[in-house]
Amino acid sequence: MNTMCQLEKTICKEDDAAQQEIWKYVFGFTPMAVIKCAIELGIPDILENHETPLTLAELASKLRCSSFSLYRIMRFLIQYKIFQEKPVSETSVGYALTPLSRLLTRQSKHSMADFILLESSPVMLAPWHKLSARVLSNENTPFDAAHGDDVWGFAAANPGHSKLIDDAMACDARVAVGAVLEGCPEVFEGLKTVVDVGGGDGTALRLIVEGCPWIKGINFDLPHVVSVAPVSRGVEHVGGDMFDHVPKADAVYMMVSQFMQSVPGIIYILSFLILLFSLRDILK
Ligand SMILES: C[S@@+](CC[C@H](N)C(=O)[O-])C[C@H]1O[C@@H](n2cnc3c(N)ncnc32)[C@H](O)[C@@H]1O
Repeated sequence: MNTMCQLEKTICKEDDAAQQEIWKYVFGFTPMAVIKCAIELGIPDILENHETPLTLAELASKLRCSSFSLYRIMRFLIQYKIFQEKPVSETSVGYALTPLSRLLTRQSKHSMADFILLESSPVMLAPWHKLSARVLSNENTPFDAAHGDDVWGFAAANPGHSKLIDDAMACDARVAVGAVLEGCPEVFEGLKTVVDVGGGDGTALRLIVEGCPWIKGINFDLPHVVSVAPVSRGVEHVGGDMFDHVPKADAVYMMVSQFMQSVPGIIYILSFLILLFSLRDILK
């Protein structure tokens, strides 16, 4: 009897915990939505550009909005440690950045703001609504099912989305290339030319060439990407399809920040793989 009671109590406790836990999934989308909102409003930049923490009234005045809804946004983001409150006088507190929101300012070298804006865009969220259909049909990737084309085809036809992708990839390139140059600069020694395959807007090569000015960079990507890539000293933009050909160079640099397409659309992998190999050595 005693054992039965204990068992019932344990089940009750587990049910209570499940009742609480389920709300995480009911409102699981909110952190991304609210962080996106803060980036769009430019709150991290406003706080960054102000020497002291800003009170709610000051922030609302800078944004020309009412304090009412802004307060709710800020309260939520403080819970998530995106912002913090600091005393500005004996009676009032102001908002300040945290290490997390420093990654959301536009000026930051390591800003991830554009990556969040890409992944929270309606275009990138739509495929997630096709996930169950993908599991059942096994035909198209969810991206195809949502948009009738693959990511790169869609981007070619939608310059606004293509820019979102390029800007997001550049975020990652700034972090990764900095680490490569610092951690293993010797891999670039003796190379005269490097081709970045799928190099996006050329950010990775620009940084490599800045760090190793003896290198001539060839930024290779699809024509719609390189046609709008910014001119960069020491970097030549070449458009084409890597499955047809890749420009010749001493070394190939390939950096994959995420696989939106190649893993049959189900799994989102936020990882990067850096391959740097010398064609000279392979062809020897
Ligand atoms: C995930 S992004 C990686 C961008 C950049 N290397 C980075 O990691 O920040 C993949 C890049 O490959 C390009 N790409 C896709 N298919 C390609 C193809 N067939 N030939 C050349 N580039 C391609 C895309 O336009 C995009 O810029």
